[in-house]
Amino acid sequence: MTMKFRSDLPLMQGLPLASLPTEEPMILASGSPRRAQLLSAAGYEFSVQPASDEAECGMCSRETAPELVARYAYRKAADIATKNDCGLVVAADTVASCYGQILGKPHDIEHAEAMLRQLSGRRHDVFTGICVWSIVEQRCVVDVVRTELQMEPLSETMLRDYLDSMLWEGKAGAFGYQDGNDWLEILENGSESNVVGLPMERLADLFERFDSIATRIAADGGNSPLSR
Ligand SMILES: Cc1cn([C@H]2C[C@H](O)[C@@H](COP(=O)(O)OP(=O)(O)OP(=O)(O)O)O2)c(=O)[nH]c1=O
Repeated sequence: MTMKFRSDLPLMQGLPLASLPTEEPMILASGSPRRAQLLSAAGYEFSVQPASDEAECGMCSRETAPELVARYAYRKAADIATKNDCGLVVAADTVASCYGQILGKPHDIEHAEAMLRQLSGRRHDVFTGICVWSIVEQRCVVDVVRTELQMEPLSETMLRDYLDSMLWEGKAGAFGYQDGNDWLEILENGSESNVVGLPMERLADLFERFDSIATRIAADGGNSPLSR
């Protein structure tokens, strides 16, 4: 199986580009190559500073998928904000969710197999939390985008081929929508970029409305304020 996430993929075409809401240079607080590719394809200029692993910790049993991704996106942005004097920080977190169960990145191939068997033939959601944080203004906005998908029933051959390809590594729900499989369908005009890790339409919208919707960051840093 070949890696098909290239800049000429349809999902990388025609991505919206908005003006930055502050004069600060954009910092992508993520080590995800997908997020960097999406921002580059849209035409943004930015530097990359992945947040530390500790930003993604402390899973609360009563937390829903949208609450979790909002909190993690906020924590990733906060981590980078504390390490810089200036910058418009963009951070995100993505999970899949199936019948209330949250599926993050698989730990190993057995974990990936269990996730794919759970998703096989089912409707499920991908949620991405996004945080835009101005270090100079000490204001931020947090939002969550949901995209519904349908996975066709996977045969044993399809499952084994995909597991052997290792393309599931580092991807929430153990699948990559961008990997060129035809067994995943996005429903209701959902956002492809959201599934791949950064909802570009919503990011542009948040940039455009940042001035009116961004909230002041609490002195103690607070925790996951969903801005709308
Ligand atoms: C559902 C899905 C997720 N993904 C990816 C997007 C994210 O990179 C990853 C989810 O993990 P995240 O924890 O959101 O991000 P990350 O660990 O890759 O990077 P960082 O924490 O530094 O920001 O899954 C795909 O590439 N394709 C898909 O179809």
